[in-house]
Amino acid sequence: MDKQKENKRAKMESEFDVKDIIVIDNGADTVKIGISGEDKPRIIIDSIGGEPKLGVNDEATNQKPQCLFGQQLQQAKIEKKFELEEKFPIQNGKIVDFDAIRDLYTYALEKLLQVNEISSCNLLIIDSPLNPKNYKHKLAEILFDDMKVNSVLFQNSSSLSLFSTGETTGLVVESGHSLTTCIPVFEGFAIPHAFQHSYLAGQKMTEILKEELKIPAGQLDDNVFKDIKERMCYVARDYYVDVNGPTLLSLEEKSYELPDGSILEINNSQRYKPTEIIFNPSIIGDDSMSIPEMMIDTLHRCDVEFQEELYRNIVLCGGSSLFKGFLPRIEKELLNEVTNTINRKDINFVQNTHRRYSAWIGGSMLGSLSTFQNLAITKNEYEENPESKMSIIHKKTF
Ligand SMILES: Nc1ncnc2c1ncn2[C@@H]1O[C@H](COP(=O)(O)OP(=O)(O)OP(=O)(O)O)[C@@H](O)[C@H]1O
Repeated sequence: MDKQKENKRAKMESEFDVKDIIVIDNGADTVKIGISGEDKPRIIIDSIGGEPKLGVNDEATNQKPQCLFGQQLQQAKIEKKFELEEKFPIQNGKIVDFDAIRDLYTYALEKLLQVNEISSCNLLIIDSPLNPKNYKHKLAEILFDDMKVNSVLFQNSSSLSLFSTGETTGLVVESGHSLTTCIPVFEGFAIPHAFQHSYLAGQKMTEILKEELKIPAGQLDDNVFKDIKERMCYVARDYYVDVNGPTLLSLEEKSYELPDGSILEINNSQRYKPTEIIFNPSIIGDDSMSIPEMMIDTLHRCDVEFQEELYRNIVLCGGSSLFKGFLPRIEKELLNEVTNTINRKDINFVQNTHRRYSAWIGGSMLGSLSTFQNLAITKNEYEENPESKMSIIHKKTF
């Protein structure tokens, strides 16, 4: 499948230069990894891992088994030598299992990127702007104390997604797998007091589609539901009209071929309800803000002068922004809400074709600038004074 192709490509292109910066974008669905200066990640690896369950003998030696990812995990599933426990090390924008992440990074760097020495690696780590600085301390321990990398720069995905468009000020609306965020960025810095977020995104949409399809549990792999969602679901322009009206799609457009060759015909509710949850969370009894509400709330928390600049550059990104109809719906709802002080002609949306990987691409651009050296925390700085490890992370994290 796609991932196998990516891994093959990574192997073919593995002339790795120690001066290169390795850009890693941590996501709940996939971790994207590649080399700065390149236009897309070389490796896109599922964030789901599998940890071999300990046998009695292993427990006696007290050795924690390595968590497997990517092809290693696929291979272990085929060989069935041991039972595997599924691991979800990244949830809601946060790493929740640092041991598993160390295993994922080590596997990706050594086996997929084929770096000679992890100790010579310079990393740019991208994560959610919602994560506090303290959280990075734990990640730094894994990177410097366990993996002994050479230098690390932490950056948030919103600033980098914006940077990927060539701008440094704008409103970044990012809808990925586990999180939808709305974050104003001013001259490269995310403005924390104005953030808004919800946990309604791609993962929840897949769950809703599953419920709507009413296919008996265990009959289809989760990846098939995800694929049906990505190909068949659209964002409605007007939910109740589109769900109740006649479908204008051809039979071919309504049909999805299941792995066993049978054809699934998608009805209007199955097509529009999963994505509707981010525009109207109350349809599933959720009291989160909708995307347009988050945008308005975020804008209102910013100074009026700054609001105008943000309206001029609204960047839509993340995997769940790829649904057909996403931009027209946001545009329609936002225009209904804006106050008279804002000239509608001054509202501008940016929706690049690369938007699934915008944060990684922004990281790739930043990593190829000479400023990386000044911004990154080096191993020496980190190790210089054990008491000041926390302060160097605070000083050099944005
Ligand atoms: N073409 C597509 N159409 C609609 N949804 C898509 C498409 N491609 C990917 N997705 C969905 O986007 C989500 C993954 O997006 P993304 O890679 O931005 O998330 P992530 O960074 O891994 O997770 P998070 O943002 O929660 O940290 C998944 O739910 C996936 O099903």
